Amino acid sequence: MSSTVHRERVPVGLGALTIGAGPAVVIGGPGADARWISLRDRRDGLSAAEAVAAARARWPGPVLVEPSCAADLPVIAEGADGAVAGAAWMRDLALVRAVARLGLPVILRRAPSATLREWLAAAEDCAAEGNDRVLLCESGDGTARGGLVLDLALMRAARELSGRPVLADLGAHLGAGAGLPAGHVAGLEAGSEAASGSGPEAGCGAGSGGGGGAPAATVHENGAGREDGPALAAAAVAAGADGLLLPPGSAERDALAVREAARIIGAVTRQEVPASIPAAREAIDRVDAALAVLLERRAELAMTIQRLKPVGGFAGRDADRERRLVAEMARRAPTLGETRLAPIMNAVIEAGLHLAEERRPPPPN
Ligand SMILES: O=C(O)C(=O)C[C@]1(C(=O)O)C=C[C@@H](O)C=C1
Repeated sequence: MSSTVHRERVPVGLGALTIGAGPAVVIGGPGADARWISLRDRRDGLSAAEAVAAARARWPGPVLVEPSCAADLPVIAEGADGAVAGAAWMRDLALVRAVARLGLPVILRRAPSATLREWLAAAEDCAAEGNDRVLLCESGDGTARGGLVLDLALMRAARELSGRPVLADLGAHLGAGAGLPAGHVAGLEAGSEAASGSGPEAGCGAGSGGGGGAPAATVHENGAGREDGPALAAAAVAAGADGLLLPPGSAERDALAVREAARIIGAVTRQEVPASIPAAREAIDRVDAALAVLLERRAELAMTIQRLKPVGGFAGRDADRERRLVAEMARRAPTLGETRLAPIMNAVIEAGLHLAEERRPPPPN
């Protein structure tokens, strides 16, 4: 199979957004880089065209749309920047091909328990329709106790082998936002499709009332819940995710925490080669965000050690320890080297010592 050969990385454009080069993007939820809606979840009784138009009217950026059935495809071709092929669709290659023929970027969600080979073959089917703009979205496998678990190793392998951008669907690890009781999670339509055996044609038509549709609230029995979002986002980005898919109804607090985790871990793990001054500045901003987190943590540790040392603060300075610490850092930062690192670390260490002296509790009298 051609997809088993390691391919060149092929970023995919989505409106003005590029996925697969640069930082990991967030699709869905407040403050996202792109938004998506599912036509399988039209509880408001809007027609497909009205739902897409409403999504467009609310947001100027890229909009992706998940069809509820093949009849929705013309509306998507007309009004969306990309199509989301639901996990159940992946099993129906005729439908996958029909989505590909729209000519829009396609997010291909992995069906629960689908193998890497099946997933990549579905992407190749899109390519065979003349549409190579395919993003692979890891949506998780069902667990024996309910809920879904993301296979990040599989996601990473898919990225390596296909060269295509990969996304991680965090739907099962975030609250749905709008009004779901605690203990429920959203975005598990892949699991519910699989469980009910309902195919992608089920529930087609305006106002289908979300029968089997996303986001179907499901009790998450394995204990994972909304607090997992940032940890899973960080793990996914570290594993190579080019983007994160969040439920459209994510709470702002959850979306913010996920974005921050992706930003910090991405600054450390993703190689970037920005081609313009604004892009380079944005990349520097991300690295500075990670630096700030580490500097804050270091300052706290430096204050702790000053409290513990028999002679803390400037009076207890240890030049030998400082030299060794700089030499150790130079191993990881060879471009800067010891000569340039030394004054940087001197400033960092002195900031910690000043802080420690300012915050030193007054001596007992
Ligand atoms: O390791 C110590 O003894 C510290 O006090 C910590 C620390 C630092 O911030 O890394 C600060 C001052 C010393 O001169 C050396 C190192």
